[in-house]
Amino acid sequence: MDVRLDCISNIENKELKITGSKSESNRLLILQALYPEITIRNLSNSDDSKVMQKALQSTGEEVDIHHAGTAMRFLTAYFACKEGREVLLTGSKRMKQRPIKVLVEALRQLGCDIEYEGEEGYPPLRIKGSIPNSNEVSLKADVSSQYISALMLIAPSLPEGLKICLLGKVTSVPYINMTISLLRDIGVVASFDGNNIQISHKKEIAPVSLVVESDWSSASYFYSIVALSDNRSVSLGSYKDHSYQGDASLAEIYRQLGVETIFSEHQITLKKTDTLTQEIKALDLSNSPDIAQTIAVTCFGLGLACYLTGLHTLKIKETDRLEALKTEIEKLGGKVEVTNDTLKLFPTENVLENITINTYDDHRMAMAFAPLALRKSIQIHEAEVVSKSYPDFWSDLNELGFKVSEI
Ligand SMILES: O=C(O)C1=C[C@@H](OP(=O)(O)O)[C@@H](O)[C@H](O)C1
Ligand SMILES: C=C(OP(=O)(O)O)C(=O)O
Repeated sequence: MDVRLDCISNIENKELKITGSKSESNRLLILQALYPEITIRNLSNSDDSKVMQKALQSTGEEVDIHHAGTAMRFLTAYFACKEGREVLLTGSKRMKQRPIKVLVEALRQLGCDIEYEGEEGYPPLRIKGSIPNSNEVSLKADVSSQYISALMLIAPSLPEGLKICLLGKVTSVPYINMTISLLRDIGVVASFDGNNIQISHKKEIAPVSLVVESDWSSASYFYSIVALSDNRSVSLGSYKDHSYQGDASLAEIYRQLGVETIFSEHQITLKKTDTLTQEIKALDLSNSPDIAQTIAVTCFGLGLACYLTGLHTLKIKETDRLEALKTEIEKLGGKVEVTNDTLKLFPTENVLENITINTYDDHRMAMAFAPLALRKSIQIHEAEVVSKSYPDFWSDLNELGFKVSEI
């Protein structure tokens, strides 16, 4: 499905309810499989959380997690430590290009039995579940934090817990902190002091009901919309001012882009202000990689220069997000330079009209470019990709007054 977004003069002041964080949801689903005493509220309705639920319920030999990175990584550790279970864990074409060697080698250090079914270092994986024979592991921490969270999530179910030694610079740190916080919420003793993580064994937990905060990465598209709008506000629920999600840094980042965040009991209100920076000089996004596309496109729409750093993980996500951003922004008349971990956007006065944005099977490409409809009419190719994290995205845009037409 392709959609056309017609240029609207402004958005309506509305209140939207955003689905639960997919990162928190997918962690809690693994923890719930290990500790059924957990009840989850406001679970994400994303495809990634649905495939996680389905995989955890399946009894078959082949488990297909499609595009879901967290499901691939978390389930590798989960099935590897599930005694007696044998699975072929596979995913989409892109998933078979997303590296998993660091995690597989860490699990092999623990004595797990995992083989590559295709290319060495990549899914699909043939996993024969067993109880690990060691309680210590070390792994590279600069490729993806998901490998680390995967080990942390199964750690309390191991007979002696787990000590994890992180090698090199640790990337996407807030996601590791999120895992620690959720483990503590269910009563597990867990610590993270820079390069060492220690998680104690927990046989059973007391019944606990946890509410997933709404997804901050999804909120980023509304920050962009408000930044590109003319004097409007949007309210989003349900959010807290002490979030487990690193992407809550949006509130601080978008202050420079003319958006103020007002926290009330269960929601945030994003309000347009007139404090707009001249340029984003050097913004390190190694702690919040998922909002890089949104920020780059907002700056493009505002005609600002920006220089984003810490983007080394973007090349191994749903697509090579650095190349995809460069290609699509340049189609719209912008100029972008990328390296392996940076993106430099030059200021552009004019956004070209009626351009079709390719989405490369990446939900965030579709959602990051949509707010540009506040500048010029735009088309989004394969718009259904949004369901990976935010199935209601197009109907929510419609609610705000965007004219969204299927073409
Ligand atoms: O643990 C998580 O829930 C995630 C960690 C991040 O990945 P990396 O650690 O690979 O950067 C992030 O990009 C992804 O969307 C979700
Ligand atoms: C990178 C992402 O997801 P994953 O790695 O879990 O596929 C994302 O949602 O932007």
